[in-house]
Amino acid sequence: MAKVLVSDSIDPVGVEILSQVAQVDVKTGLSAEEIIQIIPEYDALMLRSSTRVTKEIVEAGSKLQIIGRAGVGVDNIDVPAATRQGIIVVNSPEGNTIAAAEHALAMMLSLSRHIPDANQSVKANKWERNRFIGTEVYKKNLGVVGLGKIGSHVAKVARSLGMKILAYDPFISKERADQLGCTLVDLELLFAESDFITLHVPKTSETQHLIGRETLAKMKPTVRIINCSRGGIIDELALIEALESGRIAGAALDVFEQEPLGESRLRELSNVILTPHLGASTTEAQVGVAVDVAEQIRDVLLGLPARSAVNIPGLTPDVMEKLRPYLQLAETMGNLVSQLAGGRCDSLNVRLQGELATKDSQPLVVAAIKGLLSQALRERVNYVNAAIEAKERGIRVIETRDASTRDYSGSIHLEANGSMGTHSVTGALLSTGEIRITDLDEFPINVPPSNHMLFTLHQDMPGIIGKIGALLGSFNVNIASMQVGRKIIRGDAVMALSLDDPLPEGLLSEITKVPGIRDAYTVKL
Ligand SMILES: NC(=O)C1=CN([C@@H]2O[C@H](COP(=O)(O)OP(=O)(O)OC[C@H]3O[C@@H](n4cnc5c(N)ncnc54)[C@H](O)[C@@H]3O)[C@@H](O)[C@H]2O)C=CC1
Ligand SMILES: O=C(O)C(=O)COP(=O)(O)O
Repeated sequence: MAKVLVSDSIDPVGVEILSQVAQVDVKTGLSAEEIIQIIPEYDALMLRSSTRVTKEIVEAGSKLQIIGRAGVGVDNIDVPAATRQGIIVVNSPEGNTIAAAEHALAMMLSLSRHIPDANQSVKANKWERNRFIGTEVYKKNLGVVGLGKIGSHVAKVARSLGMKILAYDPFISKERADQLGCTLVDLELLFAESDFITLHVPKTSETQHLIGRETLAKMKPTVRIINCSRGGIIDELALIEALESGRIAGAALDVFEQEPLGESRLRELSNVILTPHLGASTTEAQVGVAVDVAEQIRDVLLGLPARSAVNIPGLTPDVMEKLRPYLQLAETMGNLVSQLAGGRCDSLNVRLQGELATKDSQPLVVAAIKGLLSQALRERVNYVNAAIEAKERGIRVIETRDASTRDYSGSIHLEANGSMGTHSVTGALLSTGEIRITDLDEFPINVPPSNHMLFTLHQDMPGIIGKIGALLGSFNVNIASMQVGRKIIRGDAVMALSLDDPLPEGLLSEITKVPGIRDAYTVKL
């Protein structure tokens, strides 16, 4: 019989479901070393946010087929390590949406009316009516950072409280924001105009310390910040300084850079409310996430696909085998075109060409969407949810098939319209299976994708390539390969460079100042 380790406390209904197919051991509070010791016995691991699934744990889990996160954020799991080892990672994308949103709203109202302190005061036999004068949220600006599932619900409810919602989410279309009654703004404006700011973004390298010394300095002195997303999105030290100096008015925190919260000056501040990561802790949400994830673990142990796998495509093994190299091609092209189009895409045209112009190649469209959304959703987007996520974000996906294109055995052409305009790419596979970008904005090129790339649209004229090379050199950026594509001599042209190093901040704007350069884009693949 299969064995499942449940390493954080979950609702008993989850254990019941797992027990249908496996021996279930609930062992909470284990150290990493203790988990490493016992994990080789287990076929599945189910957890919440307290267990940190490190690379070492994943690698020790030689029998593990699936890791189930009874919640949303998988930032406590080394997902790349699990993927490399072929372990499916699943979560419950919607099970605790309402709970987390309601907690953020409760935190906002508690903060504005001093409820925790007033409660303590009455319980200490005091009656301090003048000490606890609050602020209304009615007609105030609420800045919502991250307009996904939780952020959207917060926005909806806050609107009914009479608040005006300013939202920042580079991956949400204006139409979707309009539907929710939110004004999409850039972060600068959100920070400058908000009376309350609530964070609902995943923890990624982009969101790490999104709120820090510099950003806090741009906010109103009366602003109150609520964080029910992840610790580390706020630089805690900078926040403490801003609260101590009165630079901002207050904060309500459910999540911390280190959990459980250790020694911290946060505990001493009167303008702060703290809860111990309770966003998902409602009876309803805990039943929801436990059922959602336990069912998926049960299914995978029975050899069935998982519905919310964050890392493994939910394709049948034979389709997967046939399309595997092209899935990677479509995903890479989707990722590339989303970065050229600048996020917030409202349309994606997918043209499957040559041999790929068949019905069976439908998963390639999904793979292209997955690539397109990967900047926004990281490992949360998968083959199962990519199309739904695109629809919810107001992205129109148009598929065409053109069997007559015969330049490679099969190629994929993508065109996306986003905040930086309309851009297109074509990609194909060489007979060796290597990926080639064969066309950029209708200019023919032939370059392999690489980690750091620079593309320019420029006028074909003598000296321009040298100038770009010299400029990159002066910033110590090494060029691995370079290619120019043009249609006519001295007309418009594109340049595609693979770089060994990321482009330093500020260099892109220097490149666009070079005479003859019309536009320049950096891409990370
Ligand atoms: N305190 C708690 O107990 C809970 C915390 N959470 C946290 O809340 C987060 C959000 O959850 P959901 O709304 O369900 O996820 P979601 O994926 O539906 O929404 C996240 C949104 O953030 C946006 N986003 C990504 N990068 C961004 C960036 N750099 N700037 C602005 N927006 C960006 C995405 O486009 C997306 O719309 C989770 O990742 C998790 O970490 C979730 C549940 C409970
Ligand atoms: O679902 C999430 O992302 C959460 O943060 C909830 O965490 P928890 O399962 O309550 O430890």
